[in-house]
Amino acid sequence: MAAAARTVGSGVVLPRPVTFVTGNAKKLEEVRAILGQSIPFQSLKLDLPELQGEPEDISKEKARIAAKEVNGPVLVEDTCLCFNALKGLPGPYIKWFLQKIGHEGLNNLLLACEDKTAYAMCVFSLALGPNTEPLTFVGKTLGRIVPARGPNDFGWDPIFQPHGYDQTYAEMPKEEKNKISHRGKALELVKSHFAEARYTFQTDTSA
Ligand SMILES: O=P(O)(O)OP(=O)(O)OP(=O)(O)OC[C@H]1O[C@@H](n2cnc3c(O)ncnc32)[C@H](O)[C@@H]1O
Ligand SMILES: [Mg+2]
Repeated sequence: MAAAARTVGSGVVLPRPVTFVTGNAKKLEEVRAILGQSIPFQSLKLDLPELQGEPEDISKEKARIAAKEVNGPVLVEDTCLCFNALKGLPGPYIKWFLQKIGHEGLNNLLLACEDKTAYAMCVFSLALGPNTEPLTFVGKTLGRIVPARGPNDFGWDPIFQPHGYDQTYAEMPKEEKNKISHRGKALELVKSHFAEARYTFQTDTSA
């Protein structure tokens, strides 16, 4: 099957629906809930490399790697949790910080700092095929780091309290989180892009 996107008339024809590639079941759950039927996509569970660098570059490189693996159009995302007092760190390295020092350790990083503010950021990258430059879509939600509250079923949700709310992400109903979250905001941009681009999907597999 053709792996590359083709331009036909004013539209782009994709060889198949976009594959959302992630090793994280919770991310997939949220992406499913937020996108609903708005964008046709399939998913693939794959642990892509944890890269270093600026969030947009990391996300784009993830998309390039995923598009080669899938040999077709892919959507990936990379999530950061950035502490303002630490000039944006842990940022893209939050996964390792969380794994090694946990919620309490993350709070302790800010013990000596008056400024407990932070932002959650999601950078989605869409690559229409291998060797295609990915497009990025960024969503940010501002908040602050608090001692853990609420169910501990998704990453750092219990220690992030968005501005204007008295609940942490973990304490909020899922629909509420998805409405205001970094992921929800980034996916609104992805949806608008799909609405404007009007991709169509190749149905003739012999082409
Ligand atoms: O395969 P990928 O998509 O990379 O999934 P991952 O779990 O490795 O995710 P990241 O590399 O983006 O690392 C982000 C870390 O932040 C966590 N995380 C991501 N989104 C979150 C959210 O909305 N709320 C809480 N924790 C989140 C996630 O579990 C990781 O520990
Ligand atoms: Mg990862």
